[in-house]
Amino acid sequence: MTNRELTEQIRKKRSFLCIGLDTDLDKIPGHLKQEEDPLFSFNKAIIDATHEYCVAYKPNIAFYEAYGLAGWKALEKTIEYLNEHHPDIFTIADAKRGDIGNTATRYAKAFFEQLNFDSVTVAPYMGRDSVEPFLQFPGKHAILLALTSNQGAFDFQTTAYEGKALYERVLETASAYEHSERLMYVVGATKAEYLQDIRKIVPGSFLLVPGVGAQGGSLQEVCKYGMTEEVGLLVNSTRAIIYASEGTDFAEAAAAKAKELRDQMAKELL
Ligand SMILES: O=C(O)c1cc(=O)[nH]c(=O)n1[C@@H]1O[C@H](COP(=O)(O)O)[C@@H](O)[C@H]1O
Repeated sequence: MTNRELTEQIRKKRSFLCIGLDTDLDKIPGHLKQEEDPLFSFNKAIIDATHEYCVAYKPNIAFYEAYGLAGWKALEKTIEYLNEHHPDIFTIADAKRGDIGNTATRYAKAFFEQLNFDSVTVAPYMGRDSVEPFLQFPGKHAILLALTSNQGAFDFQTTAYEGKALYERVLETASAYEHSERLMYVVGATKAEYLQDIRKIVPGSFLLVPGVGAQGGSLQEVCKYGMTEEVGLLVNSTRAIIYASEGTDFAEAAAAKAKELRDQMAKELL
């Protein structure tokens, strides 16, 4: 999916919501655990109930790898279900990969060819040759960690390096990579005040902004400092939506939460 197609979806749905699918057997409703594939049953119910309110889904791969082969199968079924029933929805494999070029190419093939995701999250620490293999696939995107939502972001990312914070250096350097038009960047919603300066470095790029909901980030602040004329934002919320209820009404409760956020987003798009 191209950036333009993504922006069209955002305008059409009046939403730039990304719903995380961090599916945890300890948190899903008890009655689903009797099912043959509880992880997929949960995801399918969440997708069926929420797809009209969002433009992206982001399964975090850790939640599937944690269950071995059964988890990987559930991930495969989830991306197949999304691609078959909702081809207009942008899909993000949140895998935070990063390795030498030869290995990075295999990661890219795994997520873009084997699983057919639209994008994958990538850590920038190993530099150009670890990122560019993800940028060789037309219509696919690498979403590079720039300034993350967690407290540990202050350990390295905001530290000055040759007069600039490391996250600024990441944005500047990566903007010069081959096919950098296929790059998006992660900026945590909990650090919305940094967005004004970030927009000076990457004025037109899409930003994936996690941290609204359970981590306490403000949607309004993110929009105030980060939104562009083409919107340029995918705001993610996971636990606050998918675990809105532990009962048999979990999907309806998730839909209500997703709609609430979508309605707030629609106001920001006016
Ligand atoms: O890359 C990410 O998606 C990510 C980056 C970041 O800086 N912070 C962050 O929370 N995430 C992911 O976004 C999701 C946030 O989930 P909630 O806190 O439940 O909304 C998790 O899957 C995190 O791994």
